[in-house]
Amino acid sequence: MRIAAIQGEWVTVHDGLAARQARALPRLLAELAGGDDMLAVGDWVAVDARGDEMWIAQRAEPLTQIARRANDGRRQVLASNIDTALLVMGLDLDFNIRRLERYIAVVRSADIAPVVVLTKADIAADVAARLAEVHSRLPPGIPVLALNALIADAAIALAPWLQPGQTLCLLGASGTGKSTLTNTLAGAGQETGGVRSGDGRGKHTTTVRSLHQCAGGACIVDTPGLRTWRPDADEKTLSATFDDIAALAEHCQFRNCRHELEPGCAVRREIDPDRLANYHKLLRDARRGERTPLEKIAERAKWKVVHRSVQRHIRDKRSG
Ligand SMILES: Nc1nc2c(ncn2[C@@H]2O[C@H](COP(=O)(O)OP(=O)(O)OP(=O)(O)O)[C@@H](O)[C@H]2O)c(=O)[nH]1
Ligand SMILES: [Zn+2]
Repeated sequence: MRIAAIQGEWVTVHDGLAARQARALPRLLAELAGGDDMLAVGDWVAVDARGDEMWIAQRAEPLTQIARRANDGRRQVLASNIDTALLVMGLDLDFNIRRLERYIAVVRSADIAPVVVLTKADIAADVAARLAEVHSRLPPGIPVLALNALIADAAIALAPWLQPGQTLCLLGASGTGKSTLTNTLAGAGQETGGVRSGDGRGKHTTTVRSLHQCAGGACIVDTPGLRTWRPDADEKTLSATFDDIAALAEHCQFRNCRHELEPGCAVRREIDPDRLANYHKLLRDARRGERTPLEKIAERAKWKVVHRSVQRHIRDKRSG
């Protein structure tokens, strides 16, 4: 079954025909937590029926995961098994190309294909100019579409990414049109009233669903609005997603050029300064997040030992 929603300990699992409420076996949860991992919407799981209770016993290793580092350093998985991320940005006040670049880097470092979707094309005055701006700033090869999320034509424009078996997620700031687009793509009728399902105690409950099925066989995952998003990727992976910068770096005078103040820097000469500043900011964020909770615990333990040995040393000195 596939995980369609998670609310506290209750997991909505779907077998393609119907949704059921299940819980995960504590053993599985502990095993995942031990690997800094967790269940997420989009995961494929094996579910055991025990009487009228459903228990998630196993999870198939996800092909991709969208994850972030929470402020306490914990890794938080937002969605699993995503093929394409639609990066949704409104052609109105929300238009922010730096945010778009950061989303692209994060998505690509998770091996997910980004597609830029500029909504509100019907009410924006300067669509062609905005498209040109995005194209000139981003490396070639990333699809960029401008559309009206309210009408069915949006599904036609996005058809190449909506093939059967494909899973998409929508990322973007609040108010950009993610829900509108989800409704247009997944069909409004389907979502009314939510999912009725047994919750294992004989009652019927209505649950919120995060995984939506499109008529053509694709699935769309709602991801919560992400304002601040510390990427869960190391510096090397992230910097590789700026492939235009990586290619130019070959021509820098110094092999280990950081493209900051070095003379003979090919990157500073060619790349939009704002794009370069954004690149540096992303790498700084990644560096900050690189220590895992286990490393932090190990570090604390190390300092405890150091502290004790210093105290012992002081004591020995005094008594000696
Ligand atoms: N004219 C026009 N309006 C749009 C378009 N896309 C979204 N809207 C409107 O913009 C508003 C915000 O859209 P939502 O779909 O709720 O935005 P969201 O990204 O889901 O926002 P959150 O749920 O807060 O994350 C709604 O009033 C939509 O009707 C579009 O392409 N054209
Ligand atoms: Zn350089």
